[in-house]
Amino acid sequence: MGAALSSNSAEISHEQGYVSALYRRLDEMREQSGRRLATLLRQTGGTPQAKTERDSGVALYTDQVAQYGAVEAGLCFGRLDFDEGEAAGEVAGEPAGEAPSADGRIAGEHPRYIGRIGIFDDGDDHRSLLVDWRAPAARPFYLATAASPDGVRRRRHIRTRRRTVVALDDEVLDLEAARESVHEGLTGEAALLSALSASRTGRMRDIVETIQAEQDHIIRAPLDGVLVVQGGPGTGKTAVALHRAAYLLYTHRRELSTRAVLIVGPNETFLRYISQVLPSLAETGVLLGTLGDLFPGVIARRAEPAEVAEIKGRPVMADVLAAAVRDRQRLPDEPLPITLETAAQGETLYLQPATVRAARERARRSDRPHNLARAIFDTEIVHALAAQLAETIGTDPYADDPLGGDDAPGEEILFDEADLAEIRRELRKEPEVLGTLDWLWPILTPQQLVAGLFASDKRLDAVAGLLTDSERAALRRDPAGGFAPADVPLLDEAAELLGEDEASKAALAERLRQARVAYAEGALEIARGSVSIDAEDEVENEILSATDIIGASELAERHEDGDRLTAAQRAAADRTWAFGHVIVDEAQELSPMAWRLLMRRCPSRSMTVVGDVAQTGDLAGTSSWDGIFAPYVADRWRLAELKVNYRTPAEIMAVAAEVLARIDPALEPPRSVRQTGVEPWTRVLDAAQLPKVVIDEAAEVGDGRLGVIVPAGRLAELGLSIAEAVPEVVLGAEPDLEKRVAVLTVRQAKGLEFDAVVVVDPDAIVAESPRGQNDLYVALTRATQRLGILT
Ligand SMILES: Nc1ncnc2c1ncn2[C@@H]1O[C@H](COP(=O)(O)OP(=O)(O)OP(=O)(O)O)[C@@H](O)[C@H]1O
Repeated sequence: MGAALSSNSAEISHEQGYVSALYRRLDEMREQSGRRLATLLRQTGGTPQAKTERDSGVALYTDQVAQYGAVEAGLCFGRLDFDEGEAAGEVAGEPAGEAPSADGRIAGEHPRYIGRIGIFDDGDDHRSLLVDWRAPAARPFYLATAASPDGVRRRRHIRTRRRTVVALDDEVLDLEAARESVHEGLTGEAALLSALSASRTGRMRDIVETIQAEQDHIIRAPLDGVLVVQGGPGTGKTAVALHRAAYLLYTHRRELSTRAVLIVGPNETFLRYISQVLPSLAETGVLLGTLGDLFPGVIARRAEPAEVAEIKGRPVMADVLAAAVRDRQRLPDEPLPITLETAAQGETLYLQPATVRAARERARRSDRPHNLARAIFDTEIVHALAAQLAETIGTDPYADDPLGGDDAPGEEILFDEADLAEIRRELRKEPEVLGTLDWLWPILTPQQLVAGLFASDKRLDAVAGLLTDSERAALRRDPAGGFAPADVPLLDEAAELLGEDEASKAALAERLRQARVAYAEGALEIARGSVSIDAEDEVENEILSATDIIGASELAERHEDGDRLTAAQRAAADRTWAFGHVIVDEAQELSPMAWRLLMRRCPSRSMTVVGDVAQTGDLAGTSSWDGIFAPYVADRWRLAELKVNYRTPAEIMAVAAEVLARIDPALEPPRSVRQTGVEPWTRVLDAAQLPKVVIDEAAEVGDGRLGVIVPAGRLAELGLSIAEAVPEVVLGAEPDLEKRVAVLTVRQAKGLEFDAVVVVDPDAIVAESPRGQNDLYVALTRATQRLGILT
């Protein structure tokens, strides 16, 4: 395949004409949607049907305006020309774009333009001017090769800066040229290498312009089933996972827009790093979160030792929690006195241990979750107490006493069923009865169960058969300080054991209300932002006046039914939400308990799981995929492998490969796609010189980013010494990666990349964890250009 940079100015100006026409059309579309959104926002009242239609319209146009804004950069990036009479992959409703004439009108031959969204001619025939990269008609752009051209004669990458075409890279798909090519197998080599060599910004970019064939197959794999993508560092697993989300939402829109897609990433820093990729792919049906975010209402950020998190991740914790719930279902050693206030003032009843035991058995046998089984327990106890009371007040204690009172010789008072029912009703209002029931079978929130277990030696002793003394001691902690990410699967497990009662439903309703207000604020913000730079004043005024007259809470009230929230917004508030698809990044780090939670969120088992078992750092993580999925889908999961490293140049990968061999000699490092000619350097660490080394390395990458990766135990010490000497440095739990220099631990650097990386004290990194070699491997593979090691 021959690649050539076409600098032919006539060609560039020809493409400029087409691209400018596309931007004009995009402006029109954005203004039209903004205007319609403003009109709907101004309307009030009407029939319920009119209201529903209006709310759907608001959701639709809000999405559209956001989408049109997000595709501004690089709207059109490709063009396919076909052999005469052929147009591969063309589908009904998506005819090829046509070259514009000088006035921007479409005429002449039939090239197909590829871009970030689909754009159609406004005219009667609605011809396709731009094919969405996810459409079947765009596929040859990623897959056609000289050996299998699929009718494609020429593939052209169109490079733009803002709205200006700056360069064209052409590949002519003919076999002769392909034989001479150095990098056979790469698609759009020039555009790819240019993207890979570009300076990093601290934000991940989309790769729609240069998706490679092996990646395209994964992105477009069928929706159903579990797909595991195993790949070494830099093979594009994260990029592929995100583009797959965008592809699935486009292709299975109806199904997934009502159920949403969940993407789970390893930490907050990573989520910020990838958060811009999806909006620029213009997708809103996606919920991004870390494991710590997956229990609505809890923000789990507590730090805890890796060894403790590992214990919490073990499958036995499901049994531990079940035992902890049973432990809360109390059995008194002695009869419990209950003094009545209203039903029979001053009377004292005695609740026998045997009665409680029988009620507990009955409630447990119902197989209902704890909070829901309480009703059965209550009924049993109240029945027993009512019978006791009836007996007490129904039998005159002086009946046989010749000196008895006025009513002697008395008769037994007989209660019929209606009387007994009345007594039971009365008893249910008695404060001491209620207090006793609460003590015997307390209604619990998941938070109370989990925090209560770890806060008490006594409660932990109740699970002694399942955990050793030292494991229980490790779990013991003060409830102040909140929850840790490893507690979230436990909270979820606890919620299952406790069941969804009225209180959980009320909490959900409140979270949905808050989500509606946030959504309404977003819609108003988008309406304001929809005014294009070139919009006439009139349009601007129209939109702004609409956003002035309605506030977020008013708009939220209009949506009281909750229907207008996107599925992703509703899913964020609802623990029991079943997602249409779940994507897990850095999946090797998840514990068995975390997988239990994710499987609950995805009953359809439609999942994409990406990771690298050689990079596992968490003690609770996995070193093989088999064990994870067997309990859920047996062997019905598919494995795809990515073998090309797009990030790390060959010179750096050679150093990392030595560490990989120490992890497992059978593992093969991914093959680097490029060389830089810059060898990694190694020097002895002189702490006093560290700031200077950092300054020098940062200077080497100009506008790019430098990551300094240090042992966790030395983060504070080394970070401070660097921060004192280097401006624009960030360190801390959630570093702002847009700053030029970041000092990080391996854990924080996971999934990220920098133009240059300095790894400090590798021996200490290895020594810090039983998975220290894996950590070092991660640290060494974060650089796109330069690597330095201070030993
Ligand atoms: N087809 C592509 N075109 C352009 N850039 C690409 C392509 N594939 C991957 N990249 C780039 O390579 C880099 C590594 O990708 P990514 O972070 O997705 O890899 P990864 O497999 O998740 O790595 P790790 O396991 O180390 O976290 C990113 O900068 C990404 O944008």
